[in-house]
Amino acid sequence: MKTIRVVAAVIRSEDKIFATARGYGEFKGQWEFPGGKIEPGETPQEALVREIQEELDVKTEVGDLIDTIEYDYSSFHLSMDCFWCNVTEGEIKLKEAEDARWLSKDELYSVDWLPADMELIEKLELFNKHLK
Ligand SMILES: Nc1nc2c([nH]c(=O)n2[C@H]2C[C@H](O)[C@@H](COP(=O)(O)OP(=O)(O)OP(=O)(O)O)O2)c(=O)[nH]1
Ligand SMILES: [Mg+2]
Repeated sequence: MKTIRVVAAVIRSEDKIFATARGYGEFKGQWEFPGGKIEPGETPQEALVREIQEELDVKTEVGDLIDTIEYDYSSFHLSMDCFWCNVTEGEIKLKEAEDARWLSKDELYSVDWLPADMELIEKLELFNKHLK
């Protein structure tokens, strides 16, 4: 099966994290962390800065790697590096997503996540120092 290498940003502001609903394609309407495919020659961090600029129109600072999620979809294997991120410049505008929410720890399960993200959500719950 082919592997798709993706980067995703868990953008934090105070005690909330930012989630978006996909605006197109096979998983339209399901929730994810903004990001996308790593292009040849890019580091994961470079890919993430580019993707967030494209999808949300803001500049970001990429922090620590939270986890790398490995997940088998029916037609590909997903390998997704998930990083903490902060917005450093600009106001978020949704260029591709159909919806977005800032979620508190208690709201983490209130949206319909893509299946690969469930493992990450469980991990995020453990980060009490970040999500009060
Ligand atoms: N960005 C992102 N993709 C995710 C998450 N969870 C998950 O299963 N995926 C899957 C959905 C897609 O099949 C793939 C990422 O593709 P993408 O559509 O974001 O890639 P991209 O931004 O480069 O967009 P495109 O140009 O390929 O349309 O990873 C997630 O939390 N964030
Ligand atoms: Mg994307």
